[in-house]
Amino acid sequence: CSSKLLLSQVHPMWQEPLAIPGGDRQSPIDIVVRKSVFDPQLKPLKVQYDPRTCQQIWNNGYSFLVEYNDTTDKSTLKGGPLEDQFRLCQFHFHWGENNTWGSEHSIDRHLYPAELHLVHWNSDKYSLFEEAVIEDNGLAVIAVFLKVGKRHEGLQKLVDALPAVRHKDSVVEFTKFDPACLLPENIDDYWTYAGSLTTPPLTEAVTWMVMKQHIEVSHDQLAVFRSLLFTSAEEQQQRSMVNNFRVQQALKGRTVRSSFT
Ligand SMILES: NS(=O)(=O)c1ccco1
Ligand SMILES: [Zn+2]
Repeated sequence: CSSKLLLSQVHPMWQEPLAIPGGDRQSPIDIVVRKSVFDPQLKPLKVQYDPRTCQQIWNNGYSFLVEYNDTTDKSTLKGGPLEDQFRLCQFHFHWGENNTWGSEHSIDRHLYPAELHLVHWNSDKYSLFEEAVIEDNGLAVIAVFLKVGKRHEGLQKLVDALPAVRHKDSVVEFTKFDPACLLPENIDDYWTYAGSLTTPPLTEAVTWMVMKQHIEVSHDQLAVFRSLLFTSAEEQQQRSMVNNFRVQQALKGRTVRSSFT
């Protein structure tokens, strides 16, 4: 997908850009469970991913993106809070330097060591990711928390490819990967709220769906994430790619809905 155009225009997110004009739906946030509102009208999520649309892994200088061919409706998301059909563009992770923190969202202030984001754009209304990224119902991101525990067999194929994209701007071909293997068994229980991208341009275009159930990965698998670098091969100073999460943002009166009681 063409998220590269978007991401290559941005500054490292830790230098938070100047105030976002009228930013009243920014992400990430802390989800206060007792303040979330059960919405019985929320439907189950319908995920249909085709592993054949998987194309490459790209180190964009602050995460690694697994990019999918989004020129047809082969890998799609609908249902849940979504009115339209959304196309999978890429997935990536955010993680910490240790297992104490790393996720962007938190549940009652509980942080996880990492968080997976599956990024989709509204293909009923727009024809390109870049168009959808500036519209208020343009994007849908599924967030899944990672916990350190048993090895994730499906993730290992991805982990084994990471040394090939150690440096910023490196790309490696990566095919036939089914991102559904990274979803928890239960995707019917989630929180959803109106938010933004957590990396610049921070556009307020995202319907977030944060899964209640986490997945488990091993300590060694997470250590390979931390072996990646923010810096390109040319740069003198190598910096480990860790703590690539944004600071949490004010809720500004938003309601977080839950699909479960
Ligand atoms: N981290 S995220 O999923 O909000 C994202 C996708 C593209 C840019 O930022
Ligand atoms: Zn993300």
